[in-house]
Amino acid sequence: MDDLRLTDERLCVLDHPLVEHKLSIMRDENTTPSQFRQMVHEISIIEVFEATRDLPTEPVEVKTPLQTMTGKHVPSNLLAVVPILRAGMGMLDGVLSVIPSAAVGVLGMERNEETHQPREYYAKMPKGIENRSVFLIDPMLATGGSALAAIHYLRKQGVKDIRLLVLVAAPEGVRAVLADDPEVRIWTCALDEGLNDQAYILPGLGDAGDRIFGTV
Ligand SMILES: O=P(O)(O)OC[C@H]1O[C@H](OP(=O)(O)OP(=O)(O)O)[C@H](O)[C@@H]1O
Ligand SMILES: O=c1cc[nH]c(=O)[nH]1
Ligand SMILES: [Mg+2]
Repeated sequence: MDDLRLTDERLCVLDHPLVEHKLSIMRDENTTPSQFRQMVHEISIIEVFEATRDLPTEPVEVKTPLQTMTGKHVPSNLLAVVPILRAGMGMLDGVLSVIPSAAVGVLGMERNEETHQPREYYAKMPKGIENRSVFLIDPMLATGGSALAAIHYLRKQGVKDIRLLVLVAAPEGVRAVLADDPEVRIWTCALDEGLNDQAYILPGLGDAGDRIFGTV
């Protein structure tokens, strides 16, 4: 099997000791919801730094205590964040702490436990989202069904730049998303081994939504 990391330039697997450290805490079955939420928050901040490397900047005149210089600003009205409910909410605060000018849309998706097909149950987007780069956030990319439904929704709204940020991805989901959409880019903190019979990621971390919200 080819190594997705090497063959697809639209996939970025974060390679950082702090990311691996935090992910290992998240994967541990003994980690409490409160610790789990904290790790999701911290790791999302690191990930969004990677996913914003190529943002455009504009010059801005800054007066330091010593002299005037030309600094750089990221223009406002450029970005939007769209968490996929529920689990994507766990990443939202961290992402917004780094890009506070981003507008927020939310998309409710629920995977059917038997068929593994996603069902959209809520959508509310900011006006003008089609003119923004959209950070679509969800901790888990398993079969890719939920992410693809979200990407289809955003393309229908006219969004051109979609950046999918996940924390743990299965190769099956990455392949499905990249094959379906020719433009989307994916960032993940880990590329795991694959899926089990219930389409859960192995080794994974279990059900991210349940672990964030303490519903198990
Ligand atoms: O790639 P897929 O096979 O579609 O699986 C991944 C989806 O499953 C989980 O959500 P879930 O349906 O459990 O909803 P939740 O966030 O409310 O728990 C996860 O947060 C993703 O949205
Ligand atoms: O492993 C998985 C797969 C889907 N959703 C999750 O939360 N975890
Ligand atoms: Mg869930």
